[in-house]
Amino acid sequence: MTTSIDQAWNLAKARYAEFNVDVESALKLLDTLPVSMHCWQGDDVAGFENTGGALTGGIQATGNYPGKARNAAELRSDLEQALALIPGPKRLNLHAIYLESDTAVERNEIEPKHFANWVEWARQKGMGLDFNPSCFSHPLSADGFTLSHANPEIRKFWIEHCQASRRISAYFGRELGTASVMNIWVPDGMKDLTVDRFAFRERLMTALDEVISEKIDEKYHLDAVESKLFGIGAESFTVGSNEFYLGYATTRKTALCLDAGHFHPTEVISDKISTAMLYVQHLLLHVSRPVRWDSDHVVLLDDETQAIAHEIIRNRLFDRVHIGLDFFDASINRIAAWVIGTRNMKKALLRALLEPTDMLRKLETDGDYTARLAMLEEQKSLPWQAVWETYCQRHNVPAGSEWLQTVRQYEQSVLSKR
Ligand SMILES: C[C@H](O)[C@H](O)[C@@H](O)C(=O)CO
Ligand SMILES: [Mn+2]
Repeated sequence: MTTSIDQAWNLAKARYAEFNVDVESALKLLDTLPVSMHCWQGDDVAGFENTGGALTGGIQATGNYPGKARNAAELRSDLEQALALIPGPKRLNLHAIYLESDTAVERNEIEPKHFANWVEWARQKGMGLDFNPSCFSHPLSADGFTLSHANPEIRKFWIEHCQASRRISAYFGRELGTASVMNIWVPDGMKDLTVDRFAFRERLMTALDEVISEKIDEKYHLDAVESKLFGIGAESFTVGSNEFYLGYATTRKTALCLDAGHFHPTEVISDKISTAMLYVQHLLLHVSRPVRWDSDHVVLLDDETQAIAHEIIRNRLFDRVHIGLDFFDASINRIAAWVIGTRNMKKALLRALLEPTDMLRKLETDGDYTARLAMLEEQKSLPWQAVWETYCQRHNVPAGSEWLQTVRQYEQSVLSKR
């Protein structure tokens, strides 16, 4: 029986063919582009160290929607709900504070065994894992500094934490057969005027050099470094600024992480991709949505998400750009937040894959900027949604907003009882 989705698909296929766009090839490519979902949306970046400490480091999850995951088993169960509602390949991005252990483990003593359950779970799901040292929400980061701390003992603690994290990341890569991207973000910064900025940056550079001194095969592990403009309580000075890390990633040949919320309000990371790719081999994206500040709102299918996707697809950066998400909204159902944000990222990638880029590029080369603008706008209303629905159907996930029913049922039967 031909369904309305099939009918729409056939019409869409023909419509896109008029622009020389092959929808089957687009879907095939989409199936090679994983989006790394961040575990920390599931519990407001609390983690499972059970110290009862607050979230620090200048980041904040606002809201108190009921039902957040309280342990790894609950988080995995919630993730399974979300994963089942998102089509195509996914990865999971873990922070070090999501370890599992019966006894307290200091951050500089974390080991692969503390993440063995995550690895087994990911293996069953056929997913890769990514990783992050957690340099926040800890007594030794309470004064706002970690790898750039003036106290050598505290600096050493965080260096050891990052070194231990790299070994865990490499373990993920070896066990799961796909390199884990390990992102280093430190909150280090000052609330007010800072006199000796050079000293902090020099210490951060030297500490990072120590962190990455052990050679690890890129088959298993990639280092990434993430810059930031400011955080709460670190408004005036951030040690790891954009320039700091662009220089670091370029000279040390690490990946560079660009977070959509880490720049001035009118600055966009989509425009930074083509620059960064000239100087670094790998880029990690933290796709996010800043509302007035680095607020980490759920990703929308908005102009910037679309522009990010266009940059990846137009420039064929498939193996060099690693797409991660970074938002944490505690004011709505957390599983729905994952589903909305991740589906939007994938919709943006699909729309970019359906773009008649060759034709647009030719118009630009010919200097016909009128036609370029006209076509860019017209193609926005081509029937991409019909292609998306078929993609969802092929992956056995809900094509449209029906997914919300599944989330609601789970909320009623599981989340509301927590
Ligand atoms: C929890 C994340 O690692 C964190 O959000 C970091 O990536 C960041 O963006 C800090 O603002
Ligand atoms: Mn980030």
